[in-house]
Amino acid sequence: MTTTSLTKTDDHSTPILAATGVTMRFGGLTAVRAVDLTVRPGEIVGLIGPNGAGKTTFFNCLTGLYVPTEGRVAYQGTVLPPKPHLVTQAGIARTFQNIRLFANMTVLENVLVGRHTRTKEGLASALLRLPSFRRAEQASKERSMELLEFTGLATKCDHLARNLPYGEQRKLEIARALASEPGLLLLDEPTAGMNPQETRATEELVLAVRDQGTAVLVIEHDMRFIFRLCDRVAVLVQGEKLIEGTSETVQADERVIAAYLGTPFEGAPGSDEVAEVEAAEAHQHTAQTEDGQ
Ligand SMILES: Nc1ncnc2c1ncn2[C@@H]1O[C@H](COP(=O)(O)OP(=O)(O)OP(=O)(O)O)[C@@H](O)[C@H]1O
Repeated sequence: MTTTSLTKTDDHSTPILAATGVTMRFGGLTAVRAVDLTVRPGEIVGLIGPNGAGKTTFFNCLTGLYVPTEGRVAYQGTVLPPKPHLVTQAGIARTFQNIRLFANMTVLENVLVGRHTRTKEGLASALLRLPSFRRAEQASKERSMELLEFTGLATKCDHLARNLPYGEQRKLEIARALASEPGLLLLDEPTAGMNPQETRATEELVLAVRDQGTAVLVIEHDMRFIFRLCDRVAVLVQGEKLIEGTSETVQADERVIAAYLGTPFEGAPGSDEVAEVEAAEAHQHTAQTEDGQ
């Protein structure tokens, strides 16, 4: 697979991820507007925001599922072409908001699938089962088993993915994402639907992922999870980055509190539009009242 379409940037500090001016429009709707975000090696960064703020759309721009209307995404100083397989090959892996496992494959097979970007053997050697293919296959299995040990799923390697409890299915997604040996892991709502123990276990797992050298960018609605875990948190509201800082800074910011409680504040993204709609509604109400008199 070719990487010749990757181009070097002039960035000397070389964060692991640098998104610059990322904008995504769907027709007349601007879901993400001029968002800058960096993740540095060894960091866990959180991305939060109310429903519909543009978090998943931003993830989709980072991973090449969407071609941003404007802006660029660089991984370790190299601008990524918006093609999912090239993004994975460069070193970014992700999980999805809704579980996307191969339900009728075993736990081990699911992780092996995740290794395909790191397997060099071609179709011919696979079909002919050449010695080089068998060696590569064995190495892949060993690495996949290591990842299942790491995520606590090794004893279930032969189980069908669909038979795992919910919390373990989410762990398996993380194991499969790690199988591509990413430098950056993107997690989209990893604790959605989990009970408190499962959430706690996920927290431990994310810390372990970071400790073994993979930076993490995580979207999550569970604020306790985010503020306990993250070195830095960015807040999206109506597609724009409202604030970015430590958990303490973000938690104390009155604009963040207002965004979550739905109370508009001066200068908030979209506040002009909200004011216009409210004025139009008030005008219509007045007109209707007058008509009724
Ligand atoms: N493919 C699409 N086509 C048109 N509009 C879209 C598309 N994907 C997302 N949107 C819109 O973009 C906005 C942002 O959606 P997005 O799913 O990114 O928000 P989110 O912050 O991830 O929300 P949630 O926390 O509910 O998952 C929403 O108004 C959504 O309806």
